[in-house]
Amino acid sequence: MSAPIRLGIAGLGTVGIGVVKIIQKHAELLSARCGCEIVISAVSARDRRKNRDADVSGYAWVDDPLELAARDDVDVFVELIGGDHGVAREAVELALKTGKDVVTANKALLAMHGQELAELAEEQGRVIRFEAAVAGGIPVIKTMTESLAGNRISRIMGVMNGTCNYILTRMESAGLPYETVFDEARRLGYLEADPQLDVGGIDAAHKLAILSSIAFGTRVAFDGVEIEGIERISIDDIHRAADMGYRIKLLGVAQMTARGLEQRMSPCLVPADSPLGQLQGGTNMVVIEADSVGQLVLRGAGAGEGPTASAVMSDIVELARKVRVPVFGQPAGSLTRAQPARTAVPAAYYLRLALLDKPGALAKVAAVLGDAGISIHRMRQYDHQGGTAPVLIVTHKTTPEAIDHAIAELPRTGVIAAEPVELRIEEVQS
Ligand SMILES: NC(=O)C1=CN([C@@H]2O[C@H](COP(=O)(O)OP(=O)(O)OC[C@H]3O[C@@H](n4cnc5c(N)ncnc54)[C@H](OP(=O)(O)O)[C@@H]3O)[C@@H](O)[C@H]2O)C=CC1
Ligand SMILES: N[C@@H](CCO)C(=O)O
Repeated sequence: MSAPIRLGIAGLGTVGIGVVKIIQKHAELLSARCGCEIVISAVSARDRRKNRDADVSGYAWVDDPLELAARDDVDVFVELIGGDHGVAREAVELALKTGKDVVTANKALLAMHGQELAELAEEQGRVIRFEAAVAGGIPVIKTMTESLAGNRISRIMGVMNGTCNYILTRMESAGLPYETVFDEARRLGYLEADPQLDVGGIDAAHKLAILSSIAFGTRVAFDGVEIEGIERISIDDIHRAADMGYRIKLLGVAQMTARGLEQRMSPCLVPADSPLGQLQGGTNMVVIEADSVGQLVLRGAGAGEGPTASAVMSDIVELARKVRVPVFGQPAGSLTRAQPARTAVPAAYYLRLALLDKPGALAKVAAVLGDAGISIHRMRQYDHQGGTAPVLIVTHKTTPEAIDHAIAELPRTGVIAAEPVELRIEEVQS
């Protein structure tokens, strides 16, 4: 057996306590697999007196995560506090500067400061591992950095926020409005401390930006992600999408094109019978398309104590085995700056309009679409609701630019009673 690998764990919440439990439960198994013991030297959290779901009394307690990061009896600093600034960032930087490797589940930190941190880690001869940061228990980071190292990746897409998927599937299965299910998700403890990170698509966009960097050898470019959340999705949209054989998912897509790096995270319609359409509750799915392997589909729990701690442990075991992978799969200095590009790939679109009940209203809408070069594939008018006529249109494939132009022109018709909802219909072969 080699010398033990000594951990300092900062953050004893859902994920931190999950990690402590695995280390306590599987001590022998882990030693056998790593060829060394994994020991916890010290832990840190805000409130020492808090009742925790695991016994941490056998570890040194440190109030200040910075003190923990600098300790001599720590080889690996495990950051499970969260947040892209403040103590989490400072402690990670200090840990690297004082010669520790870092394991973290903090997608916000990596999406916002991944490049600087990767450069700092390399300067110090250290590594940062973050399997848990994207899609919880799904081993997508190792799949991309290690298993697919011999491939050129062309596209990544997926459902990467369990809370949004829970809200959307629950709205459909229970027939409940967005606001009711949002409150339910809050009561169940699913939402991030700032719920906007989840429902605004930001958390999922952080994850997509991290995956793009690994896939395309580019610096993490969170600013380049086109982001739209799920707040404006109504139960009507969900029912009407279902009528036409679709489900609505908060879908992330990233691909490198001749114009630059397209990254978008937005609610899309996907075929209800596709694996993405079938995804229920908090489950995540990541689809990777690459030249040699073809298409890979990874599916599993995207959050929660066990799955997330499982991913954190995989990083700790990797370091204990002395496997050292560059932070984003290649040296930080070789990552290029991607030119951000707006999505231009044509797609069919779903449009939900509330029209004033006037003669010629539909004709005016059809004329705007026609003038924008958009052809209508399917159209349905539903029963009048308080003097307006709900109309649903599915277009033939068209460009995002044409749709934006048409949406901007529609108010000029004088027949639009409410802001139109437009959703892309994503072709998914998986
Ligand atoms: N929960 C999940 O399913 C997933 C979480 N993640 C990521 O994992 C990380 C941790 O998440 P999670 O466990 O859910 O978060 P929690 O809110 O459950 O836990 C956060 C922990 O950090 C401690 N903490 C907060 N501020 C400080 C501070 N200033 N000094 C010391 N300790 C502090 C808290 O202390 P105290 O307990 O005393 O309040 C708590 O123990 C985040 O980056 C999150 O995004 C990633 C994937 C899934
Ligand atoms: N808030 C995140 C947690 C896991 O990253 C989600 O719902 O997916």
